Amino acid sequence: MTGVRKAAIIGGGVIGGGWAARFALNGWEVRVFDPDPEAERKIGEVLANARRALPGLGNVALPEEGPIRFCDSLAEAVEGVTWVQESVPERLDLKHRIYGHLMAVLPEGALVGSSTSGFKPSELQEGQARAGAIMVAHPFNPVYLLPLVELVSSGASAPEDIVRAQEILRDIGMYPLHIKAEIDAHIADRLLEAVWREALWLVKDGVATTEEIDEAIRMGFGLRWAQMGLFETYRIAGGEAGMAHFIAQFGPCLEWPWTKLMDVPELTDELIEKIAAQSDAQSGAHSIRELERIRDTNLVGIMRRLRWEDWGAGKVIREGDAAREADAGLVRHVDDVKDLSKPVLTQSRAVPLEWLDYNGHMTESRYLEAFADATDRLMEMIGCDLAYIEAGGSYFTAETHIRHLDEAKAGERFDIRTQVLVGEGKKLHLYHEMWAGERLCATGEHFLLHVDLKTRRSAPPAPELEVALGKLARAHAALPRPEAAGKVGRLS
Ligand SMILES: NC(=O)C1=CN([C@@H]2O[C@H](COP(=O)(O)OP(=O)(O)OC[C@H]3O[C@@H](n4cnc5c(N)ncnc54)[C@H](O)[C@@H]3O)[C@@H](O)[C@H]2O)C=CC1
Ligand SMILES: C[N+](C)(C)CC(=O)CC(=O)[O-]
Repeated sequence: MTGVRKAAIIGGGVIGGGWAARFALNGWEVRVFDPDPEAERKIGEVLANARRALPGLGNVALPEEGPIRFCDSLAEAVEGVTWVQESVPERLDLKHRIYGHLMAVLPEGALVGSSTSGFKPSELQEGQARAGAIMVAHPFNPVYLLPLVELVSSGASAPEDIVRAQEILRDIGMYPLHIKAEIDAHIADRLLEAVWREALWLVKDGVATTEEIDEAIRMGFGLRWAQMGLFETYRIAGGEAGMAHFIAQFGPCLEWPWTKLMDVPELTDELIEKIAAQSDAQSGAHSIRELERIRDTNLVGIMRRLRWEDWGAGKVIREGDAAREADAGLVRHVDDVKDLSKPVLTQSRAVPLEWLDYNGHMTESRYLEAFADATDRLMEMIGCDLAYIEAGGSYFTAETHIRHLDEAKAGERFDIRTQVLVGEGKKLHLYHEMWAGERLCATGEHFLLHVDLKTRRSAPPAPELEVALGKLARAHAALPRPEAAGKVGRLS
């Protein structure tokens, strides 16, 4: 994205704090306006959780974190920004009042996204100067991890502004789903409201506790929804005959009294106390921040698996990785390496949450994963890419020696630089160094053999691969041989 990367967050509560973290961790300069004297502390805590979870979500480092400044006035907060995210409480009169002040100081060309869960953009725009600048940008908690943002526009917004809004939201790793029809609660909250109503009835009627309802979701259909949604899941449930058969079988149930959807349980004090007491019994052993960390760890695990599969939310993470590669200094071919006289950058990323162990640092098996990814990148750089492998040539690793020299923590950025010790004929001998800033955390020495995938035996590489590898190997031959190369180290 080109242009100024500076955003104002108006209202820094649960959602505004998540937005502040997402913008800052994606390199944006952030200004926050919130009269709550506790806002800075609260955002600091959200930011700490976000720093632990977000940087390691993808496989390519995020840009350097942008600064967050807390401002005393709306005017100060929006000075020079291109995006304003309003996240004040869900009251139309309050949002209107804020827009009234905002429009007087909003920089030319800046856009305003509202986090509103339910108001339509034309309701937000009523009576506002520059109404078209206001759109709904409805996120999902935790805003710093979940990609969906429902971007709802009214006819008042210029098409080019809608495109610009999408570009900005993509720049911070989000998936802007543009909804052209204005309805109360957009798409997702309309669906969530249906489930929420049913759950309230189930508790009120004494059918189930809050915990039993959560088990009914997280042990079953919740897991399906995370990766296939509703329609794709039910298509499979129709068996080989697919969706039409599913509807033929379950369509009649729609006439049966399966749902209480149109009735709303009255939120009496008694019902609220019942729900709150059950929720305390279910989850009260953990603080909210602890629950957030448990949630984030689980989400990162699920989303990184989806990234591996290039599926659903994982596709968005992959696209973000691809967009950041060049800025992180990563290249895909040896011809694009600027300086061949140094070990080449083969990884630039952060420690994912799922890589931690009981000692609170990156676990040993993940060092092999990180170095294996570095080897894969180097193979790709010399032309051993997927097309080459499909054509029948590849490398097999024959020997590995890893040294663990320093700790790496959740969310911590690291780079791997790779030196080719031998790159000749069938032989590929690599030496990786993993650096977290100035600290050398680990080294990995790997010996690989080029193979013919049909015979599964070692064989010489294709000539063009040999040329690319030779270029790197000749340049690295001038580098000093790493002291630890070829040694057993502390065991000896
Ligand atoms: N909590 C949730 O799960 C979600 C909420 N939303 C939406 O996000 C918006 C904010 O909700 P939450 O963050 O949950 O509320 P919240 O109550 O946690 O935060 C609201 C913040 O706005 C601040 N505020 C109040 N008046 C202000 C003013 N005049 N100027 C600047 N700041 C002011 C408050 O001090 C508070 O920090 C709402 O529109 C809500 O519908 C959207 C997605 C999910
Ligand atoms: C409960 N809620 C309506 C505020 C929920 C949302 O708007 C989105 C979410 O994060 O679930």
